[in-house]
Amino acid sequence: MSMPSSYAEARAAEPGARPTDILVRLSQPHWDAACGHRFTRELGADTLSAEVFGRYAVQDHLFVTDLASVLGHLIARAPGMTAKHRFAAFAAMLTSEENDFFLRTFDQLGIEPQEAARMPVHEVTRAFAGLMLSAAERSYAQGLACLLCAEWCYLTWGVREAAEVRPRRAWAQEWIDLHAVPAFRSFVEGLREEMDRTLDAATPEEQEAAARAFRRMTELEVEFFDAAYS
Ligand SMILES: Cc1ncc(CO)c(N)n1
Repeated sequence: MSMPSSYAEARAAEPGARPTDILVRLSQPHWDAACGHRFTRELGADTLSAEVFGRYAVQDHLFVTDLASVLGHLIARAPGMTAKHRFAAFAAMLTSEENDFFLRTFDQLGIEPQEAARMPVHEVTRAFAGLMLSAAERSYAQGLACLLCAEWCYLTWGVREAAEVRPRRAWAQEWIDLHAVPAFRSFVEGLREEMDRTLDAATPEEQEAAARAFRRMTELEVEFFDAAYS
């Protein structure tokens, strides 16, 4: 079968698949390139350069700050309490536990917080913010597609690397664990169920727009990892 080019075409070719599986299908080969990026494998094998992780962490702290804003939009747009609570609980975790991880890691890597704050925002980080925030401003389905892509991708490599020998360096261990713990798995499964329902109820135009946002996110995930090496 040739690569389907639209959500409608891919859905018709595989009527039994979950709508969210269709989003992944339409995002290849970028999805596999993101989830299997050398950054994730080196992190798990404990061979990642601390310098690379430091550059990544400074930009990712900015990414996560923007992601917290995206969650604000999604909380406002979510149709009911179950979904609002899912986003609110995740936003609480990002702005506390996960934020503490970044501050601890900057300290371990000898990066001064003021130094991190002065680092220029990388163009990929800026592209992520532009995509996610404008998607969430346009519609619930498009904003949710961006969040799902980011979190599902990190869950995929996190679970894979967590099944291997634990790295010795604290930041490597903790960054994997954050993306493999049971609470994160059920969060992502909840997002998938919400996205499946949302896609099924959406207009064809909205389905295509959500699929494009998801695919663009996978490209940026690859570029974001790449950027840490240069
Ligand atoms: C770039 C990027 N994508 C996804 C996640 C998961 O939240 C992250 N921390 N950073």
